[in-house]
Amino acid sequence: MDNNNNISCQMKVVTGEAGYVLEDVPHLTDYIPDLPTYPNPLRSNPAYSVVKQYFVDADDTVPQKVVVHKDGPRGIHFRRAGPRQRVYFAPDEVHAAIVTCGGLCPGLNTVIREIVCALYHMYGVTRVLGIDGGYRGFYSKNTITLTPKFVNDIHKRGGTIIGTSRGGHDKPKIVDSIQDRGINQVYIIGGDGTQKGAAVIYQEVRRRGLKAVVAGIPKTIDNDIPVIDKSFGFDTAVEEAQRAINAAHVEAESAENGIGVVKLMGRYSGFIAMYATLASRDVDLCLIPESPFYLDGEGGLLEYVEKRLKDDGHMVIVVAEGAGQELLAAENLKTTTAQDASGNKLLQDVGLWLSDKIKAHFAKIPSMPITLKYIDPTYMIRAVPSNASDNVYCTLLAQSCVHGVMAGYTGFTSGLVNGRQTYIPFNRITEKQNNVVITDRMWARLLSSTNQPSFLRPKEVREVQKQELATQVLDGDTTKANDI
Ligand SMILES: Nc1ncnc2c1ncn2[C@@H]1O[C@H](COP(=O)(O)OP(=O)(O)OP(=O)(O)O)[C@@H](O)[C@H]1O
Ligand SMILES: O=P(O)(O)OC[C@H]1O[C@](O)(CO)[C@@H](O)[C@@H]1O
Ligand SMILES: [Mg+2]
Repeated sequence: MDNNNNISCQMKVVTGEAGYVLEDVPHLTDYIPDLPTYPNPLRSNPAYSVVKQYFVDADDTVPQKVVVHKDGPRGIHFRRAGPRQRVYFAPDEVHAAIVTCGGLCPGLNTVIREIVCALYHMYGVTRVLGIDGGYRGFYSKNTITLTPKFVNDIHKRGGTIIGTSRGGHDKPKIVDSIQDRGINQVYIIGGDGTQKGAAVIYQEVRRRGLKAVVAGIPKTIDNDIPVIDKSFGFDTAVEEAQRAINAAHVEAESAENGIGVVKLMGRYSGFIAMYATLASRDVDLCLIPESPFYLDGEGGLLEYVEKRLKDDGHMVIVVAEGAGQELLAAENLKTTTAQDASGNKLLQDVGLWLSDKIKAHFAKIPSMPITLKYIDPTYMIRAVPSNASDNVYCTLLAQSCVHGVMAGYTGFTSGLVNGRQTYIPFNRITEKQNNVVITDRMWARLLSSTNQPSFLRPKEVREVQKQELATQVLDGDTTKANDI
């Protein structure tokens, strides 16, 4: 047994010919040798036994980048998810626990449902606990018994039936609880913060030498988790945002110089605002945290609004909640240091601020009276149940995660990479945040769809490109994830 935390933090990297790199995930046998294995019960499951090649080949891996150059290296790969021929848990030995942490996201209940059902119906497991109310629930609350009957209808509801919270990540207390209750499979559903917490739990479980697997499922409507194609619930949130944008458009179109302002979630990443704008086609201006803007003077936001009203008589603005925070801070002559229980910065209301600025500007132009409606649907886009495609996505994520756990893999997040389910080491998921890259084609598509200015001066463009290049060199990455 290795009780050395340093060893457990190291990445398992396998290299091959032509620059092939596998960033592998840990396995229980890395620190507990000679564990017994069992034939996968799916072999005799009538639904799966007829499927040819149902079991994943041990050597199957998925490339992180599918766009490659003729002479370029093969690059980074992740282990392909799916059921293995042999498993490391007998069904009656398993005591599983599921926890949801961080903000709500459409699809949480579907993931919970599908983990429970996969454990019961595919692997014959009958002991599954829900941890009540996020990480702190491990040590401060009662658990909830989860059975297929109990979770049968939950995918039709928004939220999470086992509750969630921010803060409360107390490593020793959480791992004591896992150990004392005899939990040997921990399924942790949450965003970037949650996955960092999961990595810490995995390291401690390993340090104590426990036969307990720790696996993550990435969740966040912000889509700010790196490596994966997108996070579940994101599509549903974008779809729900359309309702607010439509309302803003109707209001704006029906008034003289009507302006509809919609604020959408996205603390550090503007993906929801960007995709909601691209989907709608009614939006004339989209503001995101990654793209700085300014209000006054030539080429500024107010000049653009004036032009749009003169040309079209109305306009719709979508603003991500994290956009322009530096402008608000400069104006209030203070940077707010307020944080939520998890340490995330609390933001000032950019939607209200922007609306006030626009109103104040046009108050000085009597020939252009405006009607501005500010719509703030914040929690509405994440409190809804997941749509059909997110439901399928959640099912695949949950089942893939269960297969990996039963096969003895640990310290991993289950995620979709280039359309394939994979197991990604925690380090990869937690090392950075996924942001909209404003020098990529997706942002260019948005600019050409809204016809808005980029608000970047040539010097700033060069600066952004330089930063982007530095990140790519660090990543060893020559093609970019969101440059579709
Ligand atoms: N660096 C960290 N180490 C250990 N635990 C952490 C860390 N960061 C966050 N956590 C814990 O993870 C949980 C969720 O974190 P957070 O509130 O940041 O949400 P999240 O998982 O990022 O999801 P989202 O941002 O989508 O709401 C909290 O209980 C928090 O205490
Ligand atoms: O008010 P809460 O629940 O802390 O969450 C707000 C935040 O959670 C998210 O929905 C997900 O991180 C963000 O978009 C938003 O800033
Ligand atoms: Mg987060």
